Amino acid sequence: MDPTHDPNFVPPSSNPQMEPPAPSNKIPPLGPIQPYVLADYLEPIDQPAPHPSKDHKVKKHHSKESGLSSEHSESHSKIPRIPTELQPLSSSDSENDPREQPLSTAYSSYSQSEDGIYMASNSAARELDERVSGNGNIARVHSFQIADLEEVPHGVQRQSKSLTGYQFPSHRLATHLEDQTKYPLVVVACGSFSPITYLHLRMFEMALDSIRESTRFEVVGGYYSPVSDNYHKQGLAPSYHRVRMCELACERTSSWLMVDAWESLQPKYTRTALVLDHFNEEINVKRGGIRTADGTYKGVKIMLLAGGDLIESMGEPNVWADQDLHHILGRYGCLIVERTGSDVRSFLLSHDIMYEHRKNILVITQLIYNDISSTKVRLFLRRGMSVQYLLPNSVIRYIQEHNLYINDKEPVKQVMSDRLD
Ligand SMILES: Nc1ncnc2c1ncn2[C@@H]1O[C@H](COP(=O)(O)OP(=O)(O)OP(=O)(O)O)[C@@H](O)[C@H]1O
Ligand SMILES: O=C(O)c1ccc[n+]([C@@H]2O[C@H](COP(=O)([O-])O)[C@@H](O)[C@H]2O)c1
Repeated sequence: MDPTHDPNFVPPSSNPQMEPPAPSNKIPPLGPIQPYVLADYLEPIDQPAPHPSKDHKVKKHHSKESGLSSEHSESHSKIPRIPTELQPLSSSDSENDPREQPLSTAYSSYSQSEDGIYMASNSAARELDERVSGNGNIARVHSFQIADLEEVPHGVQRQSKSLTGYQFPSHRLATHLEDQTKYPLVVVACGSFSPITYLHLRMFEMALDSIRESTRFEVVGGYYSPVSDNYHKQGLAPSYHRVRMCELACERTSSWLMVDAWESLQPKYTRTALVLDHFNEEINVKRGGIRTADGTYKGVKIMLLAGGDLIESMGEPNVWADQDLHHILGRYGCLIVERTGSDVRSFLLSHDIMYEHRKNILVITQLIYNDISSTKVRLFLRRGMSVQYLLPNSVIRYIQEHNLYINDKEPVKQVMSDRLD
């Protein structure tokens, strides 16, 4: 029988089951991400959106160290406070603290090579679906490169441009631990992100897969922490723009990633060890960790997500302080995404401090090699070349609207020899 003759037949357009799912603000479940489509592509890209409302009970907290106000969970006292100053690791300190569980105790299935280094591989690659259309007059970036049909699930959250108005972003931080047998984990990526690219976004997805596959951690949040302007690296756009681009990329392509502007707003360069301390302070000290099913709070492990090149810089003289490396690798831990041309495993073997903390380090194999580099993207923009499919459309549009990178004076020879060999 023709189904349309059925008395209970509901045409698809009026069937509520056929409506697109409501936007989520959660770490994606194991299935593929549902891309959000239909967008506000006629709106200016940098239009601020209201701060998403909070649905959990918070009160204002005043930090003595920073002099800043911030949100504070009332049940934080259940987790012992960890001082934010760099301190030598003491075994008694860390034995019972889930934040400091080495990965080895939290592995469910893992492969440990003969040399004791943990290797995880990603089991799946996720595709984000982008709809592209074009109109408008653009001088440098062609019109067909910038139209953006990515949906904004909650509006793009804008962070303060100054420390006085700073609030730690927690709108996508999970409110509770889903699997009570797991340890909560927040992943933090530090870097220039000038500009953020699809590689920087993929790094988190690769990490998520590896953590799920190989450890007993549950990822409860992911953050970019763009470095401040005092880093004085070639090609560094003003931090305000880099933070905005990261925000656009997160809000328009991800349902769980956030951007923390704290590091970028500091008047001086902040060492990565102290940036991780800041996350610990915000998540474990001020918020008391994360709620579990029985209402108690668990401390959250915080790990640095970095590419192989950044890790190798740890072996260069006078770049990182040994004390900081012990702090980062011992107290927090590191997720290393292999990078083309860098032999991470050999490096870990040869580096004494890395080797000492190898149980707190997880090497993530790139199954689909992605070597998009911000340096090359900047060069392409300067030469009027296409950068589409290297970074999100919303970021391309932002670059075009703010004329970023096109007048850069970064020496091309250096770019070529560093990256285009
Ligand atoms: N191709 C890559 N593979 C793995 N990790 C990467 C890759 N490119 C960048 N990363 C990592 O991303 C983080 C942020 O890096 P960064 O902002 O310096 O990107 P970049 O593309 O290397 O930038 P630039 O070209 O300006 O040096 C770092 O941890 C870096 O190691
Ligand atoms: O903390 C340190 O001593 C330290 C030394 C060198 C680099 N870093 C961080 O490593 C990141 C490097 O980023 P990039 O863009 O230079 O690859 C950036 O976030 C720096 O703050 C940190």
